Amino acid sequence: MISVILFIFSSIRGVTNAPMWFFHHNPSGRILNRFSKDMGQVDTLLPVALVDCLGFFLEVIAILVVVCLVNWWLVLPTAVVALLLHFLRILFLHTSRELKRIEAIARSQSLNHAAATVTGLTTIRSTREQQRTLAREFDKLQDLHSSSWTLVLSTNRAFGFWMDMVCCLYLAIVTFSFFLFVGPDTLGGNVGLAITQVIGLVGMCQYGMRQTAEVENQMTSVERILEYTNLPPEKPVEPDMKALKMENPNLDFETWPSQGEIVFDNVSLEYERPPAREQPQEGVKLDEPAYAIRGVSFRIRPGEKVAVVGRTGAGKSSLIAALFRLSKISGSIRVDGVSAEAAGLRRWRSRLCALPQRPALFAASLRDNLDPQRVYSDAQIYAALDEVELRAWSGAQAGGLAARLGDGGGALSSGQRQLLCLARAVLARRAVLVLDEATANVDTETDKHIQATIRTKFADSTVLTIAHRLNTVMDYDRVIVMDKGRVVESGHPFELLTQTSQQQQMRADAPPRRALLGKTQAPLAIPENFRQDESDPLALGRDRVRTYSNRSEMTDQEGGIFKSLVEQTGQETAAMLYRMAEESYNNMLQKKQA
Ligand SMILES: Nc1ncnc2c1ncn2[C@@H]1O[C@H](COP(=O)(O)OP(=O)(O)OP(=O)(O)O)[C@@H](O)[C@H]1O
Repeated sequence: MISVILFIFSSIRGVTNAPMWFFHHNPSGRILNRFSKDMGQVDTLLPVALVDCLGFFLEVIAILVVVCLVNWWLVLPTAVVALLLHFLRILFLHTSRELKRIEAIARSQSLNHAAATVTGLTTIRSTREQQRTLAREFDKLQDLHSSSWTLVLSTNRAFGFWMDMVCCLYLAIVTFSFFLFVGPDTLGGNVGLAITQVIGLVGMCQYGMRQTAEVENQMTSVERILEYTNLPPEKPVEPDMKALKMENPNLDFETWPSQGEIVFDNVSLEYERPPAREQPQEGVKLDEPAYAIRGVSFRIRPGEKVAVVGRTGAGKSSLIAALFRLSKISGSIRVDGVSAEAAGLRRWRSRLCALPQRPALFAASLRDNLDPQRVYSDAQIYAALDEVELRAWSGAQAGGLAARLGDGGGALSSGQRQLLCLARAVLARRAVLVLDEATANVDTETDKHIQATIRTKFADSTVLTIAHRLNTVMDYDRVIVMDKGRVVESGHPFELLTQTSQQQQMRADAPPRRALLGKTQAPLAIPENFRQDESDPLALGRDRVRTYSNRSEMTDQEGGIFKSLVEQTGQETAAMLYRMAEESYNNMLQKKQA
């Protein structure tokens, strides 16, 4: 019992410490299957089958000894029958294993179909496809599963039938042997005993042999769980005090990171794949590692608000994955002078705060969702809810902080879920906040509210935002533009807005050290003949927007961000945002001069 508990415990630890590639390549259903079905079999069925097998073998040995004591000649047919049974068992095992595999595949296909149908029920009903395709498809999959299950049952029956036949043959041999080989001193009682024992053998042989096959089948469950206990863990989980002292001798690790300076130095990230089961043959060329980001270097100053923008697949999320060390990286990433290797992954990740695109909420109380480690008082939690304007909503919940949320947030709207996660971040108040398109699924009003909360509540924190709506980051301190895994532009939004794509390209080609050292950026390309009209603060923005809209041949020349801004927000808003970026830029220059 203790060894089973240890076995389960070590496989759970193996999964919780597994690197991210394991979760990318193993759907949750597969992992759950091992922890439910396989564990259940090892826990309940395997011990019973093992005890049955042991009992069966002991009884068979006892019966054979009795039979052979009565008539030694029976040793020969006994050996032949044992061999026959052994071959029958091997044949059955091969067939039943394959059939069970087919049955499991057919079962998961019909389960997947049912789950997908429930998920897309609204669309299915709206297109009236219930009967025509879905029901028919389900029937087909169900038929497939029923036929494979019937084959499993039939194979069991066939195995039982042939076992019985072989045992009956043995019974006949034993019975008739006494006509031929019985001496004058053989007792009738002994003959009767031998025959009744063999009759008993016929009854239990079928069950016993099936149990031995069952033990072998269930050993595959043991093997599957063992695989999880041997998963390579992420390293290093715990801090390395010696390395910490060397990296930053004056560091107070308890309050780290207090400033929030982030430095990427020549960082490349490769999404790992599961290790190949077989060694590659000699001469076979392995696939080149696919880098999602390559050679990225920049420095984010303490308290700086930085947005990362770029096309789909440009590597924005991978930048965050590199920061949180979710996959293998080369180069170095330091936060306040400390690397993840020295800080240990557990501490590293828990000290950086992230707000992902899909809010992570659990089927637990509101309090446990906001403060899973139970370190904050009710007053602090209410204050955080107040800051994200959810105080009134939480007050209306039955039970207040003890109110239970459904799985993934239950009946909450996307905006409310995101605000709850923001409240969690406000409570933790870390020096580094990372937002991975956190407001992608919320309406513009909630987006504005979240952005405003971030600006006020995280005014002193370093904020790294992956942005898809350019209007939300126009007053950020810096925008990093990514393309094909590289940083192609970096600068204040206003600088990027006022440059042509050629100028941006020139800057992108400049050595990355410039961005790393935070040196002054390239000069602005504000039209020379332009004179600011005091009565119309949006004039400069309007002028540029109008120029862009009237000249179709400009599309290749205009800066990427400027173009996207006009396309995303329309002329009037683009002009306003242009002006906002300009103001923020001037403020920044004034601050620098001061
Ligand atoms: N788990 C993964 N395994 C392997 N490759 C991945 C994985 N996640 C992303 N990639 C690849 O890395 C590259 C960059 O993806 P990434 O998600 O960082 O882009 P992105 O800029 O965030 O895109 P989006 O705006 O669509 O979210 C893509 O080519 C993608 O196919």
